[in-house]
Amino acid sequence: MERPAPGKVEDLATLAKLDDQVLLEELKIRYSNHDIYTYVGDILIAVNPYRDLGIYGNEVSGKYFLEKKSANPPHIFAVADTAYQCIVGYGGRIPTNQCILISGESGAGKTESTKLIIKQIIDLCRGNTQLEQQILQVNPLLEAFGNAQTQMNDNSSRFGKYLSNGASCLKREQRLLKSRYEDLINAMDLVGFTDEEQNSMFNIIASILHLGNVTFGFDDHDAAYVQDENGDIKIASKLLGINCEELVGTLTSMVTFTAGEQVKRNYTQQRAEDARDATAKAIYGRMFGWIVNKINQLLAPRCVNLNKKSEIGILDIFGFEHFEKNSFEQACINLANEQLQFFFNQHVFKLEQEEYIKEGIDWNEIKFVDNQPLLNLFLNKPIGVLSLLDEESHFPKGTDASFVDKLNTHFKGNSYYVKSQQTKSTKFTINHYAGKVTYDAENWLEKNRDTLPHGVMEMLQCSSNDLVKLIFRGQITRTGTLALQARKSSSNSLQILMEKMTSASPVFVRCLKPNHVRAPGSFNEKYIKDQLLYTGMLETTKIRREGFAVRPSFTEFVDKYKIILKTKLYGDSLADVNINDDYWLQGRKQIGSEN
Ligand SMILES: Nc1ncnc2c1ncn2[C@@H]1O[C@H](COP(=O)(O)OP(=O)(O)OP(=O)(O)O)[C@@H](O)[C@H]1O
Repeated sequence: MERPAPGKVEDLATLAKLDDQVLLEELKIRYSNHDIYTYVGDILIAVNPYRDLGIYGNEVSGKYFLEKKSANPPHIFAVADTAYQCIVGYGGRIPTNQCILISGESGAGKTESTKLIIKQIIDLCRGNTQLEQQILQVNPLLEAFGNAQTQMNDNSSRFGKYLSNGASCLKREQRLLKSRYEDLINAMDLVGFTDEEQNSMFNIIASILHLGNVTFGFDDHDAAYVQDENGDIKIASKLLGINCEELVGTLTSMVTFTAGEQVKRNYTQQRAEDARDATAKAIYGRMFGWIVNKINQLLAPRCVNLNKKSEIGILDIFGFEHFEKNSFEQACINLANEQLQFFFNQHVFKLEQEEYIKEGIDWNEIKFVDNQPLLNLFLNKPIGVLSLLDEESHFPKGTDASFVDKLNTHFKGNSYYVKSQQTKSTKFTINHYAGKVTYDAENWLEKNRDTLPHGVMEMLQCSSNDLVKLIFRGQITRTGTLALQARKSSSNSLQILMEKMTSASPVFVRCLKPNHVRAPGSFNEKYIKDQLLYTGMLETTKIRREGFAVRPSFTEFVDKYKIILKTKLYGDSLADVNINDDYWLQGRKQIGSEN
């Protein structure tokens, strides 16, 4: 058979020879002919045209209704059509659940593709009811709150979804923003957010913007104070439904109890700025989580037999990112993309080849770059980038530089890791599947800890704004960790105390690897009580004496690991046991430990 002319092959898997060069040449020619879609077997490659090609109208959509894949040119609608046919068992197929995985670097067009797939599936279902209209409105709603402008994409997803510039820019795009705002209101109305909820959401957004304008000065003792020429802090506190003085106090100082006495420690200017930013971030993050949950609640089917539920999953996550300066966020995003790539490799290459071997089929080995070693580099325990970051974040003397030192030592010779040429640099380079990315670990420890400033949670839980109260309700009232190591000999008393404390409802126990524990020692009930007393926890803590549930794995944790315990201590509010490493060390000095 003659090879079709270049650019005319719709499924590149049918070519006798397919390597990177052939693939790229074919895609380039097709793209110049405005053919942005190309198949490679079951995979659809889409090249972002960044302009309206007029290929998504009703007429085109109708061509991809219950058709054979080969009947029409490659198209995103065909992917939706195939998934639809498979899930309903069209043409005598056995109905099977479907999953559509969309991957590509930031700005590649994943979110637009997701929206087109959803639209086509709804059209295939002849969806015309309110629910379908609501589903279509979910995207503009989530994008309004969950997307942001980045260097690579004006409307970049900052979150993943799986179905279950400032003033000058504002002026330039005022009309567009006005119409987007109207779309958002429309979407919120349609999905079912009440006027009251919408008001509260806008109050929260406004409070965050005002909070961002708050600046700090510092006095002769380096203590931060709020400079509030424009009254932003007053407006922010009013919108958040909290007392202004309390907000000022929480952003500029920390009050703790030491041996029953109240001690106030003033923040430095830098720390106050960090407290402001962390507070704004927490409020926004929680509100976004609430929006997602609310949408799920509002759109959940009323009467579905869960056992018979059919599902088309569509995964759209933030794409691979490579900026001039890459930080912790880029590392997390790129790691998520590496995992998707791994999943893809597993399905397309590894499992397929294993199947051939099992069935004795003659085949030529397909070479592909297995990114497992890179995942190991990041995820291995105890020596992986993330574990080492966790370890350094919990180590009182840990710094971003000491973290990078450890990476340089542990990953010397690892072909996926490149140490910076500069001495004392916090930079390092990773060879990702999608290319080399140089990261700067500045602020990584702080970003990884992601702790809320002392007192913020309690303050927001008492807000008179119902939505603020709701999103902070039932959450941790005190942050920190309880660092413990127990020997078998003393684990009994410790276990009993812990079980009493967690009896009301254990939230979660996170265990870290054994070498986190620096000081060997044993603890008894009195020691723990003293620690709690020392940090002021016991004053507010009601320990239930009976009816606790035994955690089967608890002894194991206590015996082997340092544990971080988050526990429900009183009422409806959850509390972390507030002994962090600093406290722990100071506490040992003051109380006198058994070590
Ligand atoms: N099929 C398409 N036709 C025309 N323009 C498109 C198409 N797909 C994407 N675009 C354009 O590219 C921009 C970026 O696309 P999109 O937001 O879908 O990228 P993404 O891969 O989801 O990025 P991120 O990972 O940053 O969220 C869109 O705002 C749109 O302008």
